[in-house]
Amino acid sequence: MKNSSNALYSVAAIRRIEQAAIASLPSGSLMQRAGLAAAKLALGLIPSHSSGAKALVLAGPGNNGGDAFVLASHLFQNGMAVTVLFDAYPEKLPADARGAYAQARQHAIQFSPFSGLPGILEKQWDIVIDGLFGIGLSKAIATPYRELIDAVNRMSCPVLALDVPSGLDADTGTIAGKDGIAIRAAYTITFIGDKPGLHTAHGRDLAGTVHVDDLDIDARFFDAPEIFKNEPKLFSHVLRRRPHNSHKGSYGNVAIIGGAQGMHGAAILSGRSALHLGAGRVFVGFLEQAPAYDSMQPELMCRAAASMEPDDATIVIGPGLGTSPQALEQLAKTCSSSSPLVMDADALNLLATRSDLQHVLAQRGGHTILTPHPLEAARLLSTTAAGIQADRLQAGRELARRFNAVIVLKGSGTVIARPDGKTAINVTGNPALATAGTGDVLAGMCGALLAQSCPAWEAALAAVWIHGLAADRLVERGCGPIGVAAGELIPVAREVLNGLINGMPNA
Ligand SMILES: NC(=O)C1=CN([C@@H]2O[C@H](COP(=O)(O)OP(=O)(O)OC[C@H]3O[C@@H](n4cnc5c(N)ncnc54)[C@H](OP(=O)(O)O)[C@@H]3O)[C@@H](O)[C@H]2O)[C@@H](O)CC1
Ligand SMILES: [K+]
Repeated sequence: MKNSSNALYSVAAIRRIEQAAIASLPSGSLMQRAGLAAAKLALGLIPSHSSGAKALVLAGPGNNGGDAFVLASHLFQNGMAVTVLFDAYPEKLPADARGAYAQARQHAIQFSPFSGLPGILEKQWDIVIDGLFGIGLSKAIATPYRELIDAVNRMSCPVLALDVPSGLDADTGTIAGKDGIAIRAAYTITFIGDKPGLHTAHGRDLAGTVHVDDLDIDARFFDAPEIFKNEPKLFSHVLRRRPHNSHKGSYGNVAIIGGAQGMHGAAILSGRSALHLGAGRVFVGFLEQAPAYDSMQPELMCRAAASMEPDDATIVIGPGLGTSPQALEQLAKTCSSSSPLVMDADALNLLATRSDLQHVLAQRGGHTILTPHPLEAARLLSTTAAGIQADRLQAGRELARRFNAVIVLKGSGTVIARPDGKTAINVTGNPALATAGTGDVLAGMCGALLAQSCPAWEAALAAVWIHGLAADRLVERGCGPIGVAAGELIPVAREVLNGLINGMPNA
């Protein structure tokens, strides 16, 4: 299973693989491999290493510290001046780490307790290696590690984290414990398999660029993964080149339902997004005072929501919907339709208040995608946004199971979950998306792909990935992350989708 390069493993799964592999290998082998792989990466990050570059290595009291000792020996043997900050009892180290410590002690590596930190901070370092805590982190980081991490996070040189940035929960991407702290790394080399917490919640900000080294563990020890990084290989099989002999009816109808007074823009954005992601026809249903047409996008057919027939189209309900009695009426009609459905924004807020509609939704046969942000998810699960963020994967899975739908839990490292527990974390996108309207654009994209016959899981994966990559392209072009308007994503998303399809081999 390790060939699934986009697989992500929970800490429990990594422990199972580690234990099985350790039993089949001479003692200390995995730690030696981890330390060597990390040293190679570190040496590559410092072009000047041959001329006496300086490395500061932080070593903790467990096997993460063991990796750090092995790495320290290799960096020293490659001509670097190495200082190890270590403030635990060597005799209390686990066996492999104790062996690695003894090995490092045989070299002219300087060892310092944490009391030496003030002098250390005065020096210039080419790289800092974080080997304090890995997947054995069990509580919030406190004194004296807290002060050390705080000081390291203020340093300007790059930090390479071993396995996980210390303080980060590898399963959830949260900072462990109340008032905890974590290393902010520029790079992380993670061992055995990639981990979800490096890619969601605080993970993307704290882990930096993630390198995965499987430590050459035999594939038979790897479980079948249930969590994946979202990549085109998860969804590209449902994207199709368009045959010449096709027409607008071949690509489906999308009906956006929203646009209460003062919020017409949200529905328009969703409609434009659905149009440019390839829906054959797009209707925009307004709760109040439907405009005659969208002068900037006259291809959209603007209607009164009450006059629309939900069974003729893929429905996107929620953008600018509000929570009025008319909005609720539309939601009820939609839940009992059999159309493919995307539910966003106020549709989710209303749904949270109506257990009868929740039941209907869970029973419906059509493809359903719900796209909550953390607060909407919290309302649906009767908790708080902080409660959702504490374990985004778990929250996504719980929603998927409860509503029998594909869930897109938005935020840094958007989680896409389906009722059988299969989960993906999106790795495209950036803070340019933290602006009003980007959710409306995403909902429209999901609708367009559903209308073009993509199943809900693949439609959600593709929409989220394309949406994020459009934001990344805007940043590459110098148009963001500050000040990107949601509507700017739409033409770039169209470019990304066409690029994906044009790049596919001919069938
Ligand atoms: N086994 C192997 O062969 C391989 C292991 N590998 C490496 O080992 C890492 C896992 O090692 P690990 O299990 O020893 O856990 P690790 O992350 O070092 O921390 C445990 C120590 O920290 C302590 N501690 C925890 N939290 C704390 C806190 N907040 N504040 C203070 N102390 C805290 C904890 O104390 P305790 O909770 O027991 O009281 C214990 O002493 C893994 O991430 C990878 O890098 C790779 O080399 C592959 C081969
Ligand atoms: K670490």
